[in-house]
Amino acid sequence: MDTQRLQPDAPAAVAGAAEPRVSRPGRLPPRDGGTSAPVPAPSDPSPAWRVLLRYMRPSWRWLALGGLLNLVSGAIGLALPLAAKQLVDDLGADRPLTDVLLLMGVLVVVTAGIGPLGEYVLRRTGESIVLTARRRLVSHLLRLRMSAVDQVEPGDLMSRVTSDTTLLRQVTTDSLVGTVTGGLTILATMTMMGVLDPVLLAVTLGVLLLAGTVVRVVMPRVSRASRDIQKSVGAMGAALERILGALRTVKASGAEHREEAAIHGAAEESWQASVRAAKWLAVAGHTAELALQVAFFTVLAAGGARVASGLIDVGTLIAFLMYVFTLVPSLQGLVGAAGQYQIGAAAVARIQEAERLPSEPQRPAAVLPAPGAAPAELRFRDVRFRYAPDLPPVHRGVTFTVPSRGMTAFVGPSGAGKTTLFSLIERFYEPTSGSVLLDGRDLGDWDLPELRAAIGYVEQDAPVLSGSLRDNLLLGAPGATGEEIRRVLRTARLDDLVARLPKGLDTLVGHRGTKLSGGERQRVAIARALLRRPRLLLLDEATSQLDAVNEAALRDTVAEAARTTTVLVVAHRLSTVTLADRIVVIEAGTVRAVGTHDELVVADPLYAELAATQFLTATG
Ligand SMILES: Nc1ncnc2c1ncn2[C@@H]1O[C@H](COP(=O)(O)OP(=O)(O)OP(=O)(O)O)[C@@H](O)[C@H]1O
Repeated sequence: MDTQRLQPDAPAAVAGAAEPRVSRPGRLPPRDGGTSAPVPAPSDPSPAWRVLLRYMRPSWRWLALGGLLNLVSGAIGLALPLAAKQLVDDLGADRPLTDVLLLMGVLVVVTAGIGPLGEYVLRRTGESIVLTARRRLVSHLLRLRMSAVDQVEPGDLMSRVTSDTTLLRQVTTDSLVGTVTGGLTILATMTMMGVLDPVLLAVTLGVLLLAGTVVRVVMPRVSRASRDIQKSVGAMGAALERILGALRTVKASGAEHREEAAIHGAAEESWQASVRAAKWLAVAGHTAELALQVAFFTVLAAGGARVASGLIDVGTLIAFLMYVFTLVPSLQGLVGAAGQYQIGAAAVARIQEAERLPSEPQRPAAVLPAPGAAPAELRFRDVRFRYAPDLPPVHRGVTFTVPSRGMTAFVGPSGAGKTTLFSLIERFYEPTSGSVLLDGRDLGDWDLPELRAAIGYVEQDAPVLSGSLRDNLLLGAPGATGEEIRRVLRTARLDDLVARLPKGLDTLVGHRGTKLSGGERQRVAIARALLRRPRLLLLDEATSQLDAVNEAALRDTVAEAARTTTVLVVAHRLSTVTLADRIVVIEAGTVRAVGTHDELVVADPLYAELAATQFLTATG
């Protein structure tokens, strides 16, 4: 599966440094492997350096300090050859050496102190930049609109938060700072070399230009290989996430071998690309080394000739050779920095892409309704909705009213749009037209946290998060008291389970609650929703996995809750809805009929048929 389709205008990434990991802009892959609409490419992405500067802003003092220390260390590096020249000159002239030796000693000691300090400061700053980027991205991802979540692979988003942000460290510290300080060092070194002997400078530059040509040919190949690595690593991550998320099904389907082959394939692609990158990186690294040696010997030969003919003295030649050893690594560093910048720019583009996914506004959390808050009243007015412009409509003009208090059940064939009604009430999606009103106020006019604080929602598959039972219960009501927790545990028939467990509420439930039974998961989800004291309680197939005893008990609980709050239930098992105050029959995105069970059994053939297949008859 190609999880990383490149945009046509994606910048070519150049990997120049030791770590050939290239991340690049690509459309966030659709979840279903290709049929969903791709996330629109950013129309006006900021240049990477501008985004990087934004990330750097909070740490600019540290960055400046690190850069300064680097510069000082570079300047000392430049002074050393001059001191060496002085030493040679003094030796020749039979002058005392104490001063120059002392100066050299001080310079060496200061460099030894400043070098590591500068590096530490820059690395620390780099880590702070990664932290800033991660915090921003995580805050954004947690608030993504569900329509955006539908379009992306969670594995891909995870790699943007973890691996792409990591690349920012190198790009800011090594690349941007390295370019500035390295550029200045090179300029100063060349100036000193030019001052010492312009002819030898010309010889050195001639050799380096030749080496530069080789590097220019090699770099794009490294870049291509690095892109392939990132792509295959991405594919591997997506495949792994797919399998680990449904390992029981994979095992039960006997699909381990097939799935294993897919991941092995991606791993092998990554290996092949890494080997290619290693080959070209080796060539590039050795070209630089060769350039240094050739430059050294050429300068030595040409310089020796110039010394012999009396054009320069030996001290100048030694100083010049020392500058050659400073210049070549600085140039190498600059090439590496350019490569790093390309890698980082691609990572920034991927991060920006994720940051541009539509999100809900960041608002402060709302307080939960006070005990005894009035139950909500709900109205759907000619609501039409489709998940995406290219998908068929789910709702084709849904109108109904739910008075405050009491239980309303939604029934209808699978796929009729019942769950989607709840998604609209939670404002996970916005209606395409028409309006949903809570307490007479359009949902769009509600403050989103306030709206959600008023609602308790038990999803269809009753998700339980890893962590403890207590974590799960307090997810929606962090301030709940011990007494409140005990009460909902009793109500949701969980008190026996908690009493049986050695660690009680602190028992860990495993990834997605796999250590609980399906029915227990549902009861945890119900308890969690009840703990919020909702003014509107949405239960989507919330009792489908319960045994008859627990179901009957929870039916009583729901009926009890309906006396003080507005309860909406979706259920296939009609036994859970026969007691509803009203039943809304949904078919193909429209309301077909509304009434009590007894009324509908007589008046609505579809309901009568549903009831008949569940062996239900009129209760009256
Ligand atoms: N996130 C989504 N993106 C695109 N289409 C979706 C999405 N969720 C649901 N659908 C489609 O919308 C339609 C209504 O789905 P919905 O889950 O609301 O039906 P339902 O009546 O609750 O069904 P069931 O009783 O089987 O749970 C279905 O055709 C479904 O395939």
